[in-house]
Amino acid sequence: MTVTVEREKLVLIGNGMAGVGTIEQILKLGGAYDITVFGSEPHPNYNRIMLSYVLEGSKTIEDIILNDRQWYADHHITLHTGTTVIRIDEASRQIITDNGLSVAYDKAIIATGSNSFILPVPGSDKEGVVGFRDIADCDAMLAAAKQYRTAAVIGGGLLGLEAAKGLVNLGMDVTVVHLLKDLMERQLDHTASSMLQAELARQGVKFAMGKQTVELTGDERVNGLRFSDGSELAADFVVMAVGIKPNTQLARESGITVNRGIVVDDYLQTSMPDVYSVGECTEHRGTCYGLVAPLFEQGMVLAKHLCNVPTQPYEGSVVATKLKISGVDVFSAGEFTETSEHTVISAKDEWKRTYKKILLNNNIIVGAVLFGDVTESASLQKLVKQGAEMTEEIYSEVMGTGCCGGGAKKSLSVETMADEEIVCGCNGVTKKAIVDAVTENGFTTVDEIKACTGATRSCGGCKPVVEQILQFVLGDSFQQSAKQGICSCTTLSRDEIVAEITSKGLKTTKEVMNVLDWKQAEGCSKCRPAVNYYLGMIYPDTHEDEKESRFVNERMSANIQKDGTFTVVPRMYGGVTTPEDLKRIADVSLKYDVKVVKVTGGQRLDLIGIRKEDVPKVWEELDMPSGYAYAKSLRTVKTCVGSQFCRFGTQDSMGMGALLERKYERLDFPAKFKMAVNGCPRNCAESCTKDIGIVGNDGGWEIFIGGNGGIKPRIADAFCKVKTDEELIEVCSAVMQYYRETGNYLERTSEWVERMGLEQIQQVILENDEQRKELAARIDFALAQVSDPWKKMLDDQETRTALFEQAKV
Ligand SMILES: Cc1cc2nc3c(=O)[nH]c(=O)nc-3n(C[C@H](O)[C@H](O)[C@H](O)COP(=O)(O)OP(=O)(O)OC[C@H]3O[C@@H](n4cnc5c(N)ncnc54)[C@H](O)[C@@H]3O)c2cc1C
Ligand SMILES: NC(=O)c1ccc[n+]([C@@H]2O[C@H](COP(=O)([O-])OP(=O)(O)OC[C@H]3O[C@@H](n4cnc5c(N)ncnc54)[C@H](O)[C@@H]3O)[C@@H](O)[C@H]2O)c1
Ligand code: SF4
Ligand code: FES
Repeated sequence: MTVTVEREKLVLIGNGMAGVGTIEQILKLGGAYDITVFGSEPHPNYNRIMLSYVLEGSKTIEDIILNDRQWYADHHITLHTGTTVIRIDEASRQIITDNGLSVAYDKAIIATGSNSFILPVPGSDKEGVVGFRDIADCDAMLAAAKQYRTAAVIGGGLLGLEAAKGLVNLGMDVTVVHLLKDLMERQLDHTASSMLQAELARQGVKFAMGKQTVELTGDERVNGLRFSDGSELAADFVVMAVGIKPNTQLARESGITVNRGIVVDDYLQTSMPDVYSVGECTEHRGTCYGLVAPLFEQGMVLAKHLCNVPTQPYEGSVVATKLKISGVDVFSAGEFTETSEHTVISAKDEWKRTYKKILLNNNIIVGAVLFGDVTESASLQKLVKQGAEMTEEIYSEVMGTGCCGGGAKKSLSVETMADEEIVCGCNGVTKKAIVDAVTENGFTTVDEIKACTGATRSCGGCKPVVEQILQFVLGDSFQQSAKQGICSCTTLSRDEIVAEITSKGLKTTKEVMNVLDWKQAEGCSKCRPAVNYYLGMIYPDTHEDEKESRFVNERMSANIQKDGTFTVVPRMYGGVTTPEDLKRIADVSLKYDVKVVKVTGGQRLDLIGIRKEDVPKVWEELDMPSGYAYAKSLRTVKTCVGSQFCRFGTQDSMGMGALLERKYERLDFPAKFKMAVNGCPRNCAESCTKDIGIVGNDGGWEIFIGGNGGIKPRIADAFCKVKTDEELIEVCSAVMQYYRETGNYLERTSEWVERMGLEQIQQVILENDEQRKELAARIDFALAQVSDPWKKMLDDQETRTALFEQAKV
């Protein structure tokens, strides 16, 4: 005898993150339902959050699909995409759709989300005006960026700023039009807002602040905006990001109680029996949420309720936000505007461009704002959510004042987290689920945890905590399973980083670290200068050098000595000077009490022992180019006397040395770079220990590469012989650029030649004329962008004062 058990019919209306998240929970709990899902969009469930990354170019639509059609089939779920439900008929218990379907339900969930709020101003229905809500909007933005130049994004909230940065990345000229004086005024205080605006401006976003749009101008297509103060802004594409409106039409038309959203009780029950609501369309205790974490919390309660699993009621959520713009770290949780009731803890670092503020009410942590460094975001979010009391221990942890870290860390560490504590707010994943994935399934990487539990698959904000849990459970084997990267902040190699920067169009170190999932948001002293170098090498014309990422000598364009004084080394091209220059050096040395004037191994003069505050004045009065003695770039070109005076000389080594030094000075290399030019094979200027050594020979030149006289001496390899000065310069250019493009940061040519192999370098440069010329052209382009740092510094009173008259280094 066959017994068929009639399963209850559950219908989900709205195929978005909140609704499908609830279904996933029901499946996990073993809920016995026949499930049908209706969605207006033609796609299966996708990660709406990630649309910002699709626009930014770091993800594709395929990457953001959360549940493909096979998933629905595998779970026996009937899916109707491109189908809008128009009514729930309570009397007949039928769900009615716009294409004439009528499906019976025992239980129904409304998860219809929100719609973009479109400003009701004349012209808002013109062609070229979109919201930013779904894949269709995202496609429209990607298409517009190919065809049009100028865009306006109305609204300086989370969505508007993410849209604006995405459009800038697509090459558009973008202005954010914001109603108020502060961006993200719903999440940030004035200080964080202004730091955010400055950072985004640095990244190419323009702003029109305090502007109320009263009309969108143009004929059929929009061509601009008119503001209430009479001013106008040209724009051939407009994105409205001024907030969202809960999508309540279906509920309203079905007779369900609706306020701003669909009103529910603490078990997500609407006013209609057996009809529930989760997600952005829902209003719970007067609040409609617009972030995923609360929606998943609602979904968890509803899933348990529908599966008859005992559950606490849903009592509302504490929200935290993180702006998803590569290289712009902003976090906000709970309260952020101080009143007389708050105790405020804050720290602002203008040099590092970071800001941290924590608000206490009766010593309870009620809110936090972070800018620039969001390392503590997960801890602070947890503390705000728990309503934790501030203690010395927590203070030293979150404000980074603990002397030895260990003790303070414990209070917030994953060790002390309860099993049921949610680690990934976006996907409702608990600590226990992650620990089980490691201990029961043997998973060891974040990617495996993501595939198994869903943690980290949405905003990614929980990744550091997931990693901490992996580390906690796996101990040393976590480290072992991790691939070695350029430093402990990443598992990516130099080549992988350079490839990612190029393919994803990443522009700043922060952006690189953010998009490439650095373990430490701020990086470390190893990777920051390296990434800054790679960015400058890849984008010689547009990369804005990040001084803060450089080592101290490079930051200050001066060499600090062990007694705190500085040295000044002016250029002497090819080791040649003049009586006039020598006289000026002598005068300045006397005036500023220079302790020692040293003739260096690179044939120039080193003025040692200059007081910090005198350094700019010394440069000003010397009026000579900087010798870059502090930089990873061309230091000196040592020369012998050569054919101008030496009776053995066959080539003008002094002339060629000076020419080469002038040509290649100031450009960044992976490491310092030294050259020598000799007039004949007697080699008085010691070419064999230089990165490039040149020897006059047989009426032409012989070139040697990869020599080093330092800690690990290496005799340079004979590279090739050339006949003319032009050929010499072309080969030198190509070698240098090839080294710049393939060298690891801090790798001298002696190591580079060993690693790459001499033959490989010869093959690239000598056997392929076109390739050699292209390399030479690329270094010429890069050289055209450089300028003397001291010339700039002397004209920039603010930097000069900050670096030499006030700042600690
Ligand atoms: C670009 C962007 C970036 C974001 N970034 C973040 C972030 O970083 N962090 C964060 O927490 N949140 C973020 N959000 C917000 C987050 O995506 C939403 O809170 C979440 O997706 C809402 O889920 P939902 O299921 O309630 O609604 P939705 O995702 O809107 O899903 C509702 C679905 O129901 C469908 N539907 C509507 N009416 C009907 C009907 N009558 N019949 C059938 N189907 C219907 C809709 O077409 C839609 O597909 C972002 C939003 C956007 C647009
Ligand atoms: N990273 C994230 O967490 C993230 C990213 C994108 C979107 N979202 C969510 O998506 C939803 C929509 O985002 P949003 O930024 O549109 O909503 P929002 O309500 O957070 O911000 C809208 C902004 O537009 C401004 N504004 C309102 N009227 C305006 C006008 N006439 N002219 C100029 N500015 C005006 C407001 O002052 C406000 O700052 C929100 O729920 C948000 O939380 C979150
Ligand atoms: S290398 Fe030759 S040309 Fe140069 S100084 Fe020595 S002997 Fe003279
Ligand atoms: S908290 Fe957003 S993905 Fe985990």
